[in-house]
Amino acid sequence: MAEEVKLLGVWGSPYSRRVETALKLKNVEYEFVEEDLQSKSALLLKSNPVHQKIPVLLHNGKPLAESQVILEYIDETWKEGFPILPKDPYERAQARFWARFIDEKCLPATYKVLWGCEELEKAVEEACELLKILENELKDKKFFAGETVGLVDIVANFIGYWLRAIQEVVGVELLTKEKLPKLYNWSDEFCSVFQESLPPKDKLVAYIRDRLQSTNTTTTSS
Ligand SMILES: N[C@@H](CCC(=O)N[C@@H](CS)C(=O)NCC(=O)O)C(=O)O
Repeated sequence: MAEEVKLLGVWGSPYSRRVETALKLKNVEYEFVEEDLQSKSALLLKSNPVHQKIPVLLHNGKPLAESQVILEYIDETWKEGFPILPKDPYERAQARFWARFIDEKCLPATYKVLWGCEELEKAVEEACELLKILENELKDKKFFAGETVGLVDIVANFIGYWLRAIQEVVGVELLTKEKLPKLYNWSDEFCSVFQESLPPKDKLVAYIRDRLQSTNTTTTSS
């Protein structure tokens, strides 16, 4: 019986792009279903009743939620394909540690800077400090996983692609060659490897401009 792999996602979401990247690395064919987050589908609500968020992966009808959980599931299910997590248990635990560090620390600090906050200077400093810690983990490697990409590289996709596009639009400087040279170079490598599974830059920039404009309009009219 042919496998059915369906992804509920949003084109501009780094979280659903993580899942697409992993499926592509494993050469798994899938159907992408674009969700409207303003009017979530019954399938999304039924498949992820706890968080009601994308991405949701449906494998032969069975739903999975939370991008990092999905990435591990993909790695374990399509074992023969490109390895996403290291084989060695210690290295695997380390990869999970850094992936969690990105979601729990780096992204909230970065979002705070990009989507506006009162003490911007302090927020930029805090986000840079966290990104510096992440940068140190790169050591002299090309990717977080070594010569090829792995879990941490996929999870860091927002930092590798979205961050540079958004900071330009918003007019703040977080990830620059001067401040974080290794992370900046990594983001170049990241973009060249993952080009196919990243949203088009023009479309992304237009979307961010719209989003900023509507946030500003809501703030000034309230
Ligand atoms: N921790 C989740 C985060 C997913 C997430 O934040 N998804 C957003 C879109 S980028 C969402 O579905 N938001 C809808 C909502 O919050 O109602 C993951 O890693 O999958």
